Amino acid sequence: MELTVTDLAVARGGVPVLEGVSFTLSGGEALVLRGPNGIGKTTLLRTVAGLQPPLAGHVGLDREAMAYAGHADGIKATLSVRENLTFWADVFATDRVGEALAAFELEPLADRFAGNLSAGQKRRLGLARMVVTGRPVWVLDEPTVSLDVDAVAMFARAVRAHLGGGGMALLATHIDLGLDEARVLNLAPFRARAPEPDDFDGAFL
Ligand SMILES: Nc1ncnc2c1ncn2[C@@H]1O[C@H](COP(=O)(O)OP(=O)(O)OP(=O)(O)O)[C@@H](O)[C@H]1O
Repeated sequence: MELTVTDLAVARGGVPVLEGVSFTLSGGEALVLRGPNGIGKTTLLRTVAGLQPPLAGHVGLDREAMAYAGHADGIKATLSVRENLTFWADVFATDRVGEALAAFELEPLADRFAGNLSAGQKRRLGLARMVVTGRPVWVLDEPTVSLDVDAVAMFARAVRAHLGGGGMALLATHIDLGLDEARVLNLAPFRARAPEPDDFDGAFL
């Protein structure tokens, strides 16, 4: 399996932010998107994950192959940690709850209400959902926010295990994850140019 992104242009709030983005990701590979705040990393990830349409270009893999984790953890506060993961296992028809609990060291917290977890623990639960989905492409937006050093290492191990099983990971992060094998794509050259006004003089009248 391969994720091929071709000449993608993406917009936020109707405004083009990136254009001409192309890359290929094969099984076992990770790609880290880099660029300053506001360049369009989130917009690009959402488009690749199929959550919004591209302005132009093509994402050559069905959205059913993608598991997306954005800024919100997507956690149900009144369910326990285990119940949250079981809910997602039912949605994705997998049996990976035990594996997900282990990967993010959530067993001691399994019976706690998710709403009572700390911010970093909630983030671990949100990321554990990726394991539960069983989907090959993990699309991760700033996955390490709120994580301490040990949890960042835990996350890197989970990504590596996913890659080891033939999965792929596309992530935006400002920190060094210690994933030395990951390729890096700097988005600065793909910043969308402001459109030329049709009537330059008229714009000042
Ligand atoms: N609802 C909106 N309407 C118009 N513009 C928006 C909207 N939401 C975001 N933007 C703008 O779109 C651009 C791209 O935002 P995006 O969140 O994709 O950037 P980012 O690279 O992920 O940023 P960060 O590193 O801060 O998370 C930014 O300039 C942002 O201000």
